[in-house]
Amino acid sequence: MSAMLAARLYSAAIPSHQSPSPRSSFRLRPMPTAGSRSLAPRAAASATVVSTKPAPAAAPSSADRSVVRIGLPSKGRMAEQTLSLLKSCQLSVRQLNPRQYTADIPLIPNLEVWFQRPKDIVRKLQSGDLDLGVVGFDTVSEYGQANDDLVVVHDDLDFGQCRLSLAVPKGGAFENINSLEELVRMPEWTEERPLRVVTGFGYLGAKFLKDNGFKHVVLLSADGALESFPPMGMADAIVDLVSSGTTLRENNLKEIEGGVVLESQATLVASRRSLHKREGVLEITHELLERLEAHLRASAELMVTANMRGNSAEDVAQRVHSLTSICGLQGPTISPVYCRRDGEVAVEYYAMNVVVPQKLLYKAIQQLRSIGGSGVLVTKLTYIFDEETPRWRNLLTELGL
Ligand SMILES: Nc1ncnc2c1ncn2[C@@H]1O[C@H](COP(=O)(O)OP(=O)(O)OP(=O)(O)O)[C@@H](O)[C@H]1O
Ligand SMILES: O=P(O)(O)OC[C@H]1O[C@H](OP(=O)(O)OP(=O)(O)O)[C@H](O)[C@@H]1O
Ligand SMILES: [Mg+2]
Repeated sequence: MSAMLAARLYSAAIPSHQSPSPRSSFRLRPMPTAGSRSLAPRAAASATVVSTKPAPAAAPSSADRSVVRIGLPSKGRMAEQTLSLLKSCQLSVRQLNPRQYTADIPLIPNLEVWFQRPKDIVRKLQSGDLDLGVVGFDTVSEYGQANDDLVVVHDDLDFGQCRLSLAVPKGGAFENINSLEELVRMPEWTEERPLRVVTGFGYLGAKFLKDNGFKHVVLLSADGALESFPPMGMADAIVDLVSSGTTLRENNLKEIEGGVVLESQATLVASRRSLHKREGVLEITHELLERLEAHLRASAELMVTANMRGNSAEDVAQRVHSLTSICGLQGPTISPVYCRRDGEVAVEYYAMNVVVPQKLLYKAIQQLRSIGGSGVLVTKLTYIFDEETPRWRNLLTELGL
């Protein structure tokens, strides 16, 4: 092993407590997922840069500040998608100067935006310098290390989907190794020659290996290009993020059964202390949650409007209800279309509005036509607000409020 790697061993990183999986043992609890989510890619967006206002004054210390602070990723793939999601919720981020790390969201006056590296967002939530943050669940879990102060308010922001996974070379000694159990049982790993696993996730990686019974193992630390370590002979396995699997494939590595450490995507995280103590945090979190939930729900649906010939609204409703792809949120809204016929006002058509899942749209159009629908209009929805967001209720329960 090279001196560089030896110096970076996580000798004391293996936590002492034992549990079946990192996620289940965490005191850091994501709010339960409510409803299904769309995997549709979102359009890219960036912060609007304006120069009409002076930069905000130097930030006061965490104890005496009165503004609420949210940390957003300053770089990497999460940065653009976070801004894009907020923009879709009418919460455009206004950056006064692209070289500054602060910005604001005009629609929420008491909220200050701080652009930070994802791991620093988690650190600053814990130190009290930030109240809210958008980061991957992997980052919260790694740098939050089960800190009870971190509360995952929204665990399903529908971008940054990836998994933290263990991978080994496809060939050589690993040719017939296809599961974690087989890897643990390999006779090659001894005290003198342990399995060398390289990762940027020292906490989660160590815990995963310990929980899965690896005895003769060393964890090596590196920040990037981990997939190059096994082909270069510097490590036997890696624990890294995987999304499409291309990087693994290109480096002749494979995932194995039971090797997923954690599933991740972008989350909204808050400091429990801030939610309890800092004025305005709970209200802002509520507004963010409402907008995010309503928007994410709406992005999987489309509003369909069609004209239908019929004798009555009930007659039209009955025909619509016979269709499998059209059910609407509660049911279709049907209203009479008043036409002028020979100088008289008459109702021959009804306009029908119904919310249809995006993936069923074409089927819905075909079915609507088959029952006499015409003039079909399809519109995107910005929000679907329900009576109360389930995640808000869950958050209040979590906070004992
Ligand atoms: N390949 C991927 N596909 C999807 N999401 C990913 C992928 N890799 C990372 N992510 C998510 O994006 C987050 C940020 O990763 P990214 O690589 O953009 O920044 P970083 O790792 O902080 O920066 P850097 O890699 O430059 O040090 C990760 O914590 C993870 O949640
Ligand atoms: O499964 P894939 O779609 O191929 O994605 C996986 C790769 O993405 C991330 O790297 P990133 O692009 O962030 O580069 P980095 O090593 O510089 O962090 C991750 O560390 C993997 O290397
Ligand atoms: Mg990266």
